[in-house]
Amino acid sequence: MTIEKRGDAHLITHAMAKDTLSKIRDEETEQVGFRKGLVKLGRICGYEIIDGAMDTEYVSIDTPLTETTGERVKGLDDVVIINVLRAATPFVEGLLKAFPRAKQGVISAGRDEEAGMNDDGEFPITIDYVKLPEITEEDTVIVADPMLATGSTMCAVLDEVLNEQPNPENFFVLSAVSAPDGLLHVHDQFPEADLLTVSIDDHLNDDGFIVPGLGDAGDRAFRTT
Ligand SMILES: O=P(O)(O)OC[C@H]1O[C@H](OP(=O)(O)OP(=O)(O)O)[C@H](O)[C@@H]1O
Ligand SMILES: O=c1cc[nH]c(=O)[nH]1
Ligand SMILES: [Mg+2]
Repeated sequence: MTIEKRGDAHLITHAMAKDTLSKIRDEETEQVGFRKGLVKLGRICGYEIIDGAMDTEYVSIDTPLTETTGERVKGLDDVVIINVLRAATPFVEGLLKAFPRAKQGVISAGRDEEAGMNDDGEFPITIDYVKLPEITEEDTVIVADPMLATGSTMCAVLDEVLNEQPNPENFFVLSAVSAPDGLLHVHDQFPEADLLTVSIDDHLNDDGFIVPGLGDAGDRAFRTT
């Protein structure tokens, strides 16, 4: 397993996750390469979640030649993936390669970057659209957003996700790049969430961007400015 505890979070340290993240950090990686990198990263993270958090069971199989015993992952039908629009869309596409039968939720959330960060290091968040499946206690829930900066977006999203729904068995907040302040913020407000990330970067700049980071993930994936 290539998941390591780091403070209040867990790091996904798979070599291909690091390789892929390094590719998309590079400002020379253009839109298509950037989007493909997020898809690949989502797939790797999905397999790491399966390896680290899900059980397997022995099953009897008839191959074309003989009967044998195989091993299958349990609970793949009890997975919920929440896509935080918009930057999470390619990341979720990758997660769905690991969890093709997941129930899916969508939440559109955006930071008000004109308003800027307040003195507590938070952004005002606008939530425009919420469509969530029912969550049960047996579910493995993955709330995916490649960037966790101040954590303001994630806290607003988790308020929606957990609103009157039971706490699921496994509850992951999955990001590609996180800032230390954002992880602290989400952990303080939602200690029940397991914070999974590929990198904990250095700091946030005055505009609330992660440094070294990878820039604006939504703009790079969708070719907007
Ligand atoms: O932790 P925070 O400080 O809240 O920042 C992280 C959020 O910022 C980005 O979204 P953005 O608001 O740029 O929307 P977009 O995905 O549509 O670009 C990113 O995808 C996160 O959702
Ligand atoms: O560095 C950051 C911070 C928020 N959103 C991004 O896309 N990048
Ligand atoms: Mg953006």
